Amino acid sequence: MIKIAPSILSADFAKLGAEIAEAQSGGADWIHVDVMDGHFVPNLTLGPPIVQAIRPHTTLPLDVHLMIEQPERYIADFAKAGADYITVHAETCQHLHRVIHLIKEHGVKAGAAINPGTPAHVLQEVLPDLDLVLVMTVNPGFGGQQFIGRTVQKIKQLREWISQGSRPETHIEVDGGITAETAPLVTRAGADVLVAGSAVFGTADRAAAIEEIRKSVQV
Ligand SMILES: O=C(CO)[C@@H](O)[C@H](O)COP(=O)(O)O
Ligand SMILES: [Fe+2]
Repeated sequence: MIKIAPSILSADFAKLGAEIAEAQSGGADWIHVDVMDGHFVPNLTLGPPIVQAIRPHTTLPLDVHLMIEQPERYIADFAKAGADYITVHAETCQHLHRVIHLIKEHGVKAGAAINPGTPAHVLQEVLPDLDLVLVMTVNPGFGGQQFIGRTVQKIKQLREWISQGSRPETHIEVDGGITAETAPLVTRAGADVLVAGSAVFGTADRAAAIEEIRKSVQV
């Protein structure tokens, strides 16, 4: 089952509750929350108080994507705010295994992300510990960028390792430039969670946008 996770980065921040409710009634499976610190990525977004504020507006899992340096400093706060998944970037963790287990100790599902320029093998040793692998299909920092096609090979490689390992249910999420055109490329390679920001919140009819992506990946 393919899951669609609209990214609120492209939503209207002045009415986030309503935007999220619309995504849920329009058929979204998860809500993706992009956290940026202005250091790891050249943009600033939001923190735990916003996650806490949006929590009552949806029953869907909140999928928190941390694009921040030293993410271990904020795991407890995001867990307390109501995150269901917390994903950290491998590039930001000196002790990736330790941070993954810190997330789990807080009762939250753990994800690890890699940038387009980071090879898949960086995650190989921690795959048995992960609930989710996030393959960035653009360089993190902004919505509305163009999908980088070379990432597809990396998704294939990770899906192969995951399906041969002890935890075949681990999700592969893709993030960046996902549309009805690019979605089939990544699902064929083994991705099962599709983040879509501008493709969903950049259109007036969110339900139609989600349906269009879902249809594009139906075999
Ligand atoms: O993490 C990020 C960007 O760094 C994303 O989650 C974006 O929000 C995706 O936006 P689109 O490429 O789908 O517009
Ligand atoms: Fe994201």
